Amino acid sequence: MPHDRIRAAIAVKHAILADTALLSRLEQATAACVTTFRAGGKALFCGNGGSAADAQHLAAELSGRFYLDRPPLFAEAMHVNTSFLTAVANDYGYDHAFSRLTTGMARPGDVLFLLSTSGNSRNILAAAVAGKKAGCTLVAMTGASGGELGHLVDILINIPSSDTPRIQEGHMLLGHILCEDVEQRLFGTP
Ligand SMILES: O=C(CO)[C@@H](O)[C@H](O)[C@H](O)[C@H](O)COP(=O)(O)O
Ligand SMILES: [Zn+2]
Repeated sequence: MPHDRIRAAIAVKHAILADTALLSRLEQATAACVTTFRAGGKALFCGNGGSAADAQHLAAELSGRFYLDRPPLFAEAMHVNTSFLTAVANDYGYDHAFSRLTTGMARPGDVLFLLSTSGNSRNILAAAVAGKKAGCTLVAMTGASGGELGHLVDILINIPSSDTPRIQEGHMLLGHILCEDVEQRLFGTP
């Protein structure tokens, strides 16, 4: 029966709601995106597996639309070019897949979102290092511990759980809130 998983998911959402420090860091990430887009910058997203899907989903909320009929924003998920991904993984190793594209694409002031439930995936850690070198604001979306990634980033959105699917669900909840708030601040009626 699914009840235990549903109760666990609800418990994580309650813990997020009670975590005012976490919600204030989410607010900081939203503000960073608004500043970046106003300055003509972009938001880049990377993650592996389910987090790649989440990265792509959130980038599309910004580049396409969320609620409002408004101009597009420059946002992209970094795994979507499979020719790039397979060539770099084959020639240099998968650990380099996101860092190489970060070095190629990221400019000072861009926001780099790093999605990793463990916070320890090596290609995500390498992307963080490359993003810092490029002058990006680094936002990590992780599980409770933050992993190694938690020590490398400017803003840590760590979902209060150690269970991968529940963490990913938390990332999508807070990611959707961020996209809605960014859109409202940039294009909503004052
Ligand atoms: O979606 C899931 C599990 O819910 C998996 O595809 C999961 O994302 C993959 O195992 C990832 O490789 C895990 O990496 P990370 O979240 O620890 O960085
Ligand atoms: Zn998943």
